[in-house]
Amino acid sequence: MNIETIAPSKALIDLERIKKKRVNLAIFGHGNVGAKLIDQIIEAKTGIYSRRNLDLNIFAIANSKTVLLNADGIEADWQDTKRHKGTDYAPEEVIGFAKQHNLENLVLIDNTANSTFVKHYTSFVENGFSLVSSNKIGNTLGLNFYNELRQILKTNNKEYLYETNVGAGLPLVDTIKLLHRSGENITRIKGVFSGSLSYIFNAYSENNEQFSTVLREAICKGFTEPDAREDLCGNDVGRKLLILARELDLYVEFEDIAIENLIPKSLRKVSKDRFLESLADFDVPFHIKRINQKPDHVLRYIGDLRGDLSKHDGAILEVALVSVPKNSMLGQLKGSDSLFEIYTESYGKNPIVIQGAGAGAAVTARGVFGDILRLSDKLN
Ligand SMILES: NC(=O)C1=CN([C@@H]2O[C@H](COP(=O)(O)OP(=O)(O)OC[C@H]3O[C@@H](n4cnc5c(N)ncnc54)[C@H](OP(=O)(O)O)[C@@H]3O)[C@@H](O)[C@H]2O)C=CC1
Ligand SMILES: N[C@@H](CC=O)C(=O)O
Repeated sequence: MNIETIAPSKALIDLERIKKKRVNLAIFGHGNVGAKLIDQIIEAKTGIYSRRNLDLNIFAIANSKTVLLNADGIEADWQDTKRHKGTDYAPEEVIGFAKQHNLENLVLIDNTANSTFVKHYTSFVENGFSLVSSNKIGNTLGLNFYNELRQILKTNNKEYLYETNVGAGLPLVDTIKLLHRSGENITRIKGVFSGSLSYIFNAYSENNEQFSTVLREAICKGFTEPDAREDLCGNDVGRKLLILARELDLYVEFEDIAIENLIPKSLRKVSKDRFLESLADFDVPFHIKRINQKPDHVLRYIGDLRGDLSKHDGAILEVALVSVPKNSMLGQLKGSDSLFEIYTESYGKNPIVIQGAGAGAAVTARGVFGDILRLSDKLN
């Protein structure tokens, strides 16, 4: 474009735009976290545009059924527009659309909990996308997939950020990465890794309610996984432990984790609907666990990564329900707070402690937003 040949005011506007960096975002999943993220980005967009010279352009929003595409940017009325103008969805179409419109600085944001979708990561990366995900599955499949994805990212000079995979909006992954990369010897990571199970056991210990009542509350508040059985069977905490272990270059697979499953045996193989209708089946077994504790003790569901963490195959990963004194650090947790104790050689017996909301759509979306901004800083 020859700026001298167009009217001065238009030239000024175009020069303004040229100075900005446009980052094109494709958001997959608009449930609790995804919808909140889209709204947060749209709300903050104008401020970020003027303060940071950054133009965050959402060009695709998809759920499992339809996708809304607009190269010039999707706006605040996205829910209605998608309902009316959304088209049938397949991940390849988003890649094709980005190519057709010559979109650069592409970022895929995965706010699904889907295991099939993560298999598309590699083709997105090969087609110019960097990755941000709240979905943990991409980091917890087999080590082959984990290593292959990292190799493809490296070859294509792309990044993958996933701070919200552990501790939602809390700065866990980054802290562990930095400590490890700087040569600090991490010797143990222990704590309450699950925001939903923290909420459940905090409420269950404080109030004289049925287990099924607090479980239902945790589901309604959006603290659990889309399928709450993933939290209750321990898989979600297991995944978080695995993600941190792999950050420490430990060669561990999901099957290496010893997990205490909290779901009564009779409900482990039933359908999701049947499960949700039968939450009262948790009440008696958990009542027995609650009354069988020592005085002034409370239940907590913890993750523990320990062993000889200096050896690639030296780690022990464990997820278990424990009873702890009410006045201990774990015993004093409130709400949906997670708590992570990071033991290292330099910090000795006094661990680094990171504590705060470990689940919830707003804090998680804010964490994903942080990853998008961090990634945007690295793009041209
Ligand atoms: N809730 C929390 O506190 C935290 C959540 N996370 C992670 O965030 C992710 C999202 O959680 P949440 O928002 O609660 O889940 P929801 O169930 O509310 O939303 C999931 C979204 O993903 C969509 N989806 C499913 N499969 C696909 C697919 N193949 N392609 C595109 N979209 C798809 C769903 O669409 P449809 O409706 O059509 O099925 C839905 O829009 C999870 O991976 C979770 O582990 C991480 C940290 C904290
Ligand atoms: N279901 C998870 C949500 C965050 O990862 C939890 O309860 O912690």
